[in-house]
Amino acid sequence: MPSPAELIGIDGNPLRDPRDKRLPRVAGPSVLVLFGVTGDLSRKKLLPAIYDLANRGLLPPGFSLVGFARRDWENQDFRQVAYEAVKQHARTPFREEVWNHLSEGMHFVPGEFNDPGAFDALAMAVKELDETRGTGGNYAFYLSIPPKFFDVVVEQLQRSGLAERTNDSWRRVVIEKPFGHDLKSAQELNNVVHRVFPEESIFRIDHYLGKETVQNILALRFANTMYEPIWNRSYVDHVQITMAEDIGIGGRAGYYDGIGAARDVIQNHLLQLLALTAMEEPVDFSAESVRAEKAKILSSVRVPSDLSLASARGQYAAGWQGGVKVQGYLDEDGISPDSTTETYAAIKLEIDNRRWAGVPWYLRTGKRLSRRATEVAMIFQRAPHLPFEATATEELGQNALVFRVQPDEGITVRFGSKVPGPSMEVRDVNMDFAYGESFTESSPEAYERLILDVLIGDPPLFPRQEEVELSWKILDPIEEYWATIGQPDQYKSGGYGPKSSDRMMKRDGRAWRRI
Ligand SMILES: NC(=O)C1=CN([C@@H]2O[C@H](COP(=O)(O)OP(=O)(O)OC[C@H]3O[C@@H](n4cnc5c(N)ncnc54)[C@H](OP(=O)(O)O)[C@@H]3O)[C@@H](O)[C@H]2O)C=CC1
Ligand SMILES: O=C1O[C@H](COP(=O)(O)O)[C@@H](O)[C@H](O)[C@H]1O
Repeated sequence: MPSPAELIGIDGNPLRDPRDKRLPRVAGPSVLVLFGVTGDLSRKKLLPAIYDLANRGLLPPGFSLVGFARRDWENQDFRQVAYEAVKQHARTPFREEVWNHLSEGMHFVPGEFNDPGAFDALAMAVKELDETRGTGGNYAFYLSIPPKFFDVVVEQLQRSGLAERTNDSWRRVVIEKPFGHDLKSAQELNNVVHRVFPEESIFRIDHYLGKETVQNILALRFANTMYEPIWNRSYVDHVQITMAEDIGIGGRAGYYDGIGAARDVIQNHLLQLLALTAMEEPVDFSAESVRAEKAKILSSVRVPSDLSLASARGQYAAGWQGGVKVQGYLDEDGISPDSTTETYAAIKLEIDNRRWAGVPWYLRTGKRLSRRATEVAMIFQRAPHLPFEATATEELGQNALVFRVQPDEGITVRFGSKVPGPSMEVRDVNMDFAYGESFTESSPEAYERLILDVLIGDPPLFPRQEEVELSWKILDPIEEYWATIGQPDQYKSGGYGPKSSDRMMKRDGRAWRRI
């Protein structure tokens, strides 16, 4: 028999045996306070994800959502905006009864982050929910706000007493990315957050870790035997990690300008993808073990000394996207005409350990590229000898194993195959695994998974501070170098990125995969 302490495992519910994996993971009584509820992320992702969780029966009956932003809104206005967001962006079908139940627990507190009075009002609102909806004093504070306010809001939570937990309740804080602007500011922010919340209550979010296909990197590597023997410098020629977007910055000029592509997604999403692909097998799937292996890899990453050869950056110019003429970055609303912020970044990294020594890892990301595609591609070395006539293998590329993170989720293996016919001609073919063909369950959105993990208190999919700092240590010298070269190279919207990025690959005798 498990001990009583073991039984209070999942969701703090003593009636559930944590060993019974067949039971769905369901959140316990709680309030989610969403700061920045009127913002882009909340509207497109967070509110729909909360609805999807409710629709899947993963939220408790008294679950309450409190929105906080500067609008002069009543609860009804908030519910209406949330309704539209859900209708437009939710993954699961709209069900009136689910929505009605969820929206009864939705409240809005208007306020400015610098106003202590607004946080006092918030404290009163959540206490009232404890009384009226049985939320048990369990609060998760989600900071979906401009990063410059992370510390301000955390300090307000302390001052207002909202961060203070009692013995039988919990308080958690979710901090969006980027966590800091560089190593120093990330450490300063961490000090502020740590003065208020203990480490186990801090959830630094990187939504890529909530994606099914990203978690599948670990499943493919560690649940199978056939890949491990070739997962190293003896077989892998190089690795390409691509996050291409077809969208521009939209209405996010205030956030994006001065941050740029590398801070926006390389420091977090792309380096996390690198860590998951390169790391050693963790002892188990606990937060501690997974995070420790990722940190080990990130601390082995080496930035090449000559960044003029090993990096490229670009800024989108006007062009055509999906048949529509679009303007360049410098003409976007809210962008200064002489901004040097990059909307495309590519870097080459190396990993100094026995498994990966000498294997280059190329990372690239960009906005307004020809299409949306995120993938991790392991490109294997060429066969040491081909016993065919040279003409038979003219079209043969290198073997590749590609994790298609999005939008067409799956895994592709590319290899050479004989072309049917009388001669021995060998050509590349693809063998595909597609989620839709193999599973009946559809993939939850990343934020569904991560919000549920926060409410349950399950941290493995959240990077810890060490990973955040190690990632900044990788990026800081690159940003410093880029600061000395001024204007990024222009590239046409709807294209493949700046020529300098292709030249970076060409110098190494390689080419980017077509997106
Ligand atoms: N948008 C995206 O695709 C992604 C965003 N993120 C991260 O999520 C966070 C939010 O991004 P996003 O939604 O795009 O940002 P937005 O600029 O769209 O939203 C910011 C929110 O913060 C509120 N806000 C701003 N200043 C104040 C203030 N002084 N007092 C009170 N409320 C304020 C705004 O409310 P109002 O103006 O109504 O008062 C708004 O609700 C950022 O950290 C970003 O890096 C992460 C991944 C993707
Ligand atoms: O974190 C961010 O991610 C989005 C892209 O997210 P995805 O899940 O659609 O790949 C990106 O547009 C945004 O600039 C960035 O902040």
